[in-house]
Amino acid sequence: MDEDFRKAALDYHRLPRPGKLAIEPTKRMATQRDLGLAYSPGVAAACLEIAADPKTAYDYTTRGNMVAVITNGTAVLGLGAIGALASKPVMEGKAVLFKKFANIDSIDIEVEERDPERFVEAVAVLEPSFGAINLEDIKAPECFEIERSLRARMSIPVFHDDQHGTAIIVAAAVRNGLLLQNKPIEAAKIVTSGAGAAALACLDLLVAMGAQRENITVCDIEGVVYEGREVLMDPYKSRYARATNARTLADALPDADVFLGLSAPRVLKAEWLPSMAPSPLILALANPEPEILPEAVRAARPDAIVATGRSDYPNQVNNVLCFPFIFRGALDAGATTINEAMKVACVEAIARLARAEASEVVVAAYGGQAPIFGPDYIIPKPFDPRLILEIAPAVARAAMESGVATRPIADFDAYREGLERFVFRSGDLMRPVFAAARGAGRRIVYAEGEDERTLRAVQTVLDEGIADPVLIGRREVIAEKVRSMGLRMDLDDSVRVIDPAADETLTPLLPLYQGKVGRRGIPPDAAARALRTRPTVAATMLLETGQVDAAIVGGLGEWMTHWHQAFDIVGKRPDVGRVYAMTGVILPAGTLFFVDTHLLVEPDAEQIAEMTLLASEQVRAFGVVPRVALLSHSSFGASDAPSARKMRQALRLIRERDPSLEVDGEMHADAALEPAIRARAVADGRLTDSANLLVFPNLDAANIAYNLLKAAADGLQVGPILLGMNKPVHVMVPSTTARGIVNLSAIAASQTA
Ligand SMILES: NC(=O)C1=CN([C@@H]2O[C@H](COP(=O)(O)OP(=O)(O)OC[C@H]3O[C@@H](n4cnc5c(N)ncnc54)[C@H](OP(=O)(O)O)[C@@H]3O)[C@@H](O)[C@H]2O)C=CC1
Ligand SMILES: CC(=O)C(=O)O
Ligand SMILES: [Mg+2]
Repeated sequence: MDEDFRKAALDYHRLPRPGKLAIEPTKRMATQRDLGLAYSPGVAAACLEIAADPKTAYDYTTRGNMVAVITNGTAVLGLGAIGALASKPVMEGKAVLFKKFANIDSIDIEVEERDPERFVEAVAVLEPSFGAINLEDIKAPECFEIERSLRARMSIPVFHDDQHGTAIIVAAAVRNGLLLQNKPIEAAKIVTSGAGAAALACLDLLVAMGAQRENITVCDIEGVVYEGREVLMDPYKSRYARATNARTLADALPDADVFLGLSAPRVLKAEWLPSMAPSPLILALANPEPEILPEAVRAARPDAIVATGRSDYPNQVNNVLCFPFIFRGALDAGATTINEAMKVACVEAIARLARAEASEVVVAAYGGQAPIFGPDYIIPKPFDPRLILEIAPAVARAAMESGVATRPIADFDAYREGLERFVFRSGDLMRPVFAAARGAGRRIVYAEGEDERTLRAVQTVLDEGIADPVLIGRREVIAEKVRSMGLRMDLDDSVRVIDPAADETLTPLLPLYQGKVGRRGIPPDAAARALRTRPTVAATMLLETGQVDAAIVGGLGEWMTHWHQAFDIVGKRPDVGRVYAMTGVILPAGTLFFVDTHLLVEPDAEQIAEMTLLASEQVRAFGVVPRVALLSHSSFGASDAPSARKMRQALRLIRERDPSLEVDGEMHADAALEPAIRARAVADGRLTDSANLLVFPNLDAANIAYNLLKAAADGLQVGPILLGMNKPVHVMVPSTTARGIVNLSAIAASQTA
């Protein structure tokens, strides 16, 4: 980990408030009556129901969706026994992953107790609070007995993630890796580094899949685990002790098809790799530093498939691909345990996903590039939206078929739809856009380079590799702010600064700019002044002349003024009639897009159709399937007012031009968002769910609606995103935050990709 990344990680954990988790109420608590319902006396009603029938705890409390992440801090990642307190960031992190990837509420519990029996006592008594227990980072061999005792005592799932989560994802990776290398698992020679919780559980599952014990050699800190060894042995390791003369990892590696590292950093040396079998599979999974780095493997063995546990290399084999989703399925089916059938279902689902053809939405989630099954893609990435959609139902079904489900799922189509709603509504809207922007090396100019929001955003843009930033502003002012704000950007290296008053880069741009605005009432001397004093003009001219790939302008002063300055320079796309603005609002229940929020006061039907098609294109770029509602005061032909007729005419045009687009109208806003209300208004509605792209009859309606919703419902604004500009330039509104600027940067960078 380099120093910059280490500092960024510490800031991430510390700011703006310490830690990564908070607890939020799910019920209103605004009035005296609410207080009475939630607390005394109302709460007693719920208590008495549960006392009479314990199963109703799933109806009246959070228990059914609540998982405890519990550790004693004895094997924290590959950092060793750093203790319960020091493990807390990892456990909070696991809880966040439960929430973000599977909408499971989770709390971390660090228990300062290394004695296995006392630890078991401490955990077992927590059963009433939780729907399931995720044991984490507890070292071998104690972890085996701890898990066994807890599973015997508790009637909710108890799952040691480092054993089974890891085993499941390793099994999927080995299955796909060997398939690519054309080797049957029965013949594969497997060598491990590590004989702990993760390694032994992986081997057990690989053996269940067909691997032969006589083909497996296990190594630990002492070297090969051989028959008769007495040092550092335990009954769990002994199961894999072999009659062999090999004593070190280097001795064990010749002719190995698979290296499975679940041990410690840098223990696999590149010079040993030539002895391995042709096309080896190298899983170097120690965290945070693997047993060997992929670049070293590639240099020594170009025919190898390599995976690590990290997110910064291809093939991240990490239990995050498993635990959120296997628990989702287990909780939803009310499973009393997570059994072998559920684990196998999980392996199959993960392995299948990497081999399946990617849909348009998945391609967007992978940054616009279809993931293709091959050496650099043997398993899906953690952000793949299909993980929850495939794994959770497969696990729930396996729980039902193996007889451990207490709340069987009656309608799997409805269940899947619910999961889809979670993925596509709460799934971080910007994720695919970031993926498309990342690493593409686009240059983005920021007109307001001295603005603190811009500087904060640019730091993130650099950290995330979204773009190479160019800042318009005075170098000494920017340098001082970078210093006083504690930012880490290097103005001599990673960021280019252009001082508009002095930088010679702008001089040759003047004649072109004068030519563009000379007949729009701006005389030559005013144009010369504007280029040097109006950062939006300077930034957009850099874009127009190809010195940067995108521009972010505005944010201070009138939005319209900045827009005009930018539009006068780059103009509109030749294939569109107008430029429009779409604004997204991220709300707790999902994201809504509004168009046209900023530009066209009274669009006609033709323009409504054009803005709808352009906006749908942009919504797809977010990895979201657009469902468009044309909004009106009129409901499906009820009014003959000109604005209602206009929306009906627009609907006809849109359907002619893109018959595949889900679009309907004209309709009321509540019908757009509520399928039940829509069903009462029209029998043959065409939208399959709530609309997510709302098209308004005029600017007032669109602008008022998005601002109102943003303010009243605490929405997070994305945009305005300009649609139809000839080059990627975006104009910030004054309320744009640093995060908003980062988002616009990713949108602009991905539009140039
Ligand atoms: N990518 C992923 O999803 C996951 C990765 N891991 C990683 O696997 C590693 C082990 O975790 P876990 O099994 O939970 O921990 P354990 O403490 O249970 O096991 C650690 C094992 O590694 C062995 N080991 C330690 N140092 C060395 C060394 N220098 N050379 C060879 N073997 C060594 C230990 O040997 P001994 O038995 O002699 O003490 C032990 O067998 C960690 O780095 C962890 O981050 C774990 C889970 C998931
Ligand atoms: C990923 C994980 O659980 C570990 O490294 O311990
Ligand atoms: Mg772990």
